[in-house]
This record gives sequence, structure tokens and C-alpha cells, in this order.
Amino acid sequence: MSTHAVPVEKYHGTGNDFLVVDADVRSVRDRAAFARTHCDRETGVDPESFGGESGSHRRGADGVLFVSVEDRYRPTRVVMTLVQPDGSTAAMCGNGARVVARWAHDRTGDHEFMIDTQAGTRRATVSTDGTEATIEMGTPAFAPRAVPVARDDPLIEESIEGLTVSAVNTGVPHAVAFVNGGRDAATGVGSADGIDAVDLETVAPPVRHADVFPEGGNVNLAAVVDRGSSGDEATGRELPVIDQRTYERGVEGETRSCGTGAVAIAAVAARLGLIDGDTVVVRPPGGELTITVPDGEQATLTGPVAHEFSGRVTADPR
Ligand SMILES: N[C@@H](CCC[C@H](N)C(=O)O)C(=O)O
Repeated sequence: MSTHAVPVEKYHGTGNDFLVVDADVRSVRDRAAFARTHCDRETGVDPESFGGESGSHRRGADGVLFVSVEDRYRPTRVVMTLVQPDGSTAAMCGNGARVVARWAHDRTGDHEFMIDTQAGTRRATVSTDGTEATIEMGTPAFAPRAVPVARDDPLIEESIEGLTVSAVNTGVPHAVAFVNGGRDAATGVGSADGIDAVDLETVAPPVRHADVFPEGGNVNLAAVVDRGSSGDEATGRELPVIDQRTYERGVEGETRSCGTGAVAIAAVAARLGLIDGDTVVVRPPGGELTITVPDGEQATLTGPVAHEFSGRVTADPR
């Protein structure tokens, strides 16, 4: 094992936490080994050893974002690659893209970026105070080849390994299952038979590995808490609210938030007619995201991003 150290920044977007590494610092030779080691929840990067607030941040991470900035373009271009805790690379990560936008903002002071991902180039904007980021997420795709699912018709509300799911690609493949009963807004605690009562670590893996998903899939549970109302000029509009839980491919477990998953839930809810309008508040366990899913157009994902700590970790932990 080399003792060479590489600078890292830790950020999270609604609890989906990432180590960010400047890809121009070309010292990480094996990105998969780096992610496997430093993302481990038991033995990975420890916030306390970097002076992070004890107890408020978790050890390890949901992935490593390798990022490079190309500031000769306007808006500034940022290239991002997500390497996950199992060493795999994901084409897109919604919360990761929000973190990347904030990281690039912290470096450059800019508020607008074009982020190059393996799923395409996405426009990102960071709020004036830097605490919130919005990403254009592309158009959610239900076509079997786009998801991909191994069948001829879109997979909508069909039973797969015991869950009734719909399949959609929002940069990466997602299965979305609606259940009854969200978590209580005041306490954050689910009802005895609602979304938080489901044993996700048991029900999700068979769907995540089902033959119908040739590249695997992320598995989302969703519960419509409020379908929203169109309101009127005087009273304004009540946005729909949906609770979210996601079991992520690559993490192979439940995360506190998943941005592409939140967009997938909003897209499926709109397609199934479960919500009024095309803007929805999605509530993963780690916070609140606002999603827009205009029919046949780019979706957007908006939510808070926070910096946790900076430090240096072993570049070559093999
Ligand atoms: N947490 C991410 C999704 C990351 C990719 C996913 N685990 C996959 O392998 O498809 C998000 O915020 O979108």
C-alpha cells in the first residue's frame, strides 16, 4: 500500500454523501479500489480524524466523484465520474451532480455549469447563497431499450419478484413501486404499515437483480402523501408530496437519498396520474427535493447541498 495522500472534500446532498476528488490530481491509479476502501461504512473515511463534527456525519460514503473543471468554456464545464462503493461506475447520479455543481461553485464562484456525465451533458445552477443546486436531468425514458428492460413493451405496474413496479431510466435504470402510507411530516416516522414498515433490504435485491433488468436496477419505494391541487390565483398551488426510499445498485443497500430515483418516482407518478401538475416535492429520508417532470421534456432536480469536511486520504490503498 502506497502512503501517498490525495486531497478529498466530503459533501452530501440530502444525506447522499460523496467524496470529491479532483481528477486532475492524477495520483489515484485504481479508482475502484479507492472507492471500495474509502466508502466502506465501517472502515472508510472517518469524519472525526479530519476534524469533522463528531456524530453529525457518517463514516465512509455512497461513492467517490472524480471531477475535473474546464474553465476555458462559458458556462464552466465540469466532467464527473461516479465510482460506487462496490467499485462500479454509474452513468449518472442526480445528487452527485448537485454536489459537483456546489464543489465547482466553491472553487470558481460561478453559479452555472455544464456537467459532462456518461448519460449526457447536464446544465446545473447553484443558488445565490450556494446552498442549493438544480440539475437538468434529461427526459425520463420508459422505452424498453432505453431503461433497459428485457422485453418489448414498457414495464408499467407489473409484478416483479413480489413488487408491483414500473421501470424508467433517468440517467440510470430505476424500478418504482408505489405503496400506501408515507412517513409523518412532523415526526419523520412512518406508519406501522406504510413505506417505512417495508423491509427494503429484503424485498429490493431480487428486483435489483431480476432478469428483466439486464444491467440491474435501483429499486424505489414511493408513497403519495398529497397528490397536490391546482388551487387558484388567490390561494396559490399546493404541490404534490411523495415519500421515497431507495435501494441503490452499486451501494447494494438503502441510501438516505437518490436524485435519479426521486426523478424516476416523479416521472412514474405523473405517468400513472397519481399527482396533479408536473412539479412535486419528493421526500427521501435525508431531506426534501423538488422535481419537475414536464411531459416529454427535461426533468429538473433541486435540493440542498452541504460541505462536511476536507482532508487527505491514501491514494493507492491496494
Ligand atoms: N445516488 C445517485 C444514483 C447513483 C447511481 C446508482 N446507484 C446506479 O448504479 O444506477 C443519485 O442521486 O442519482
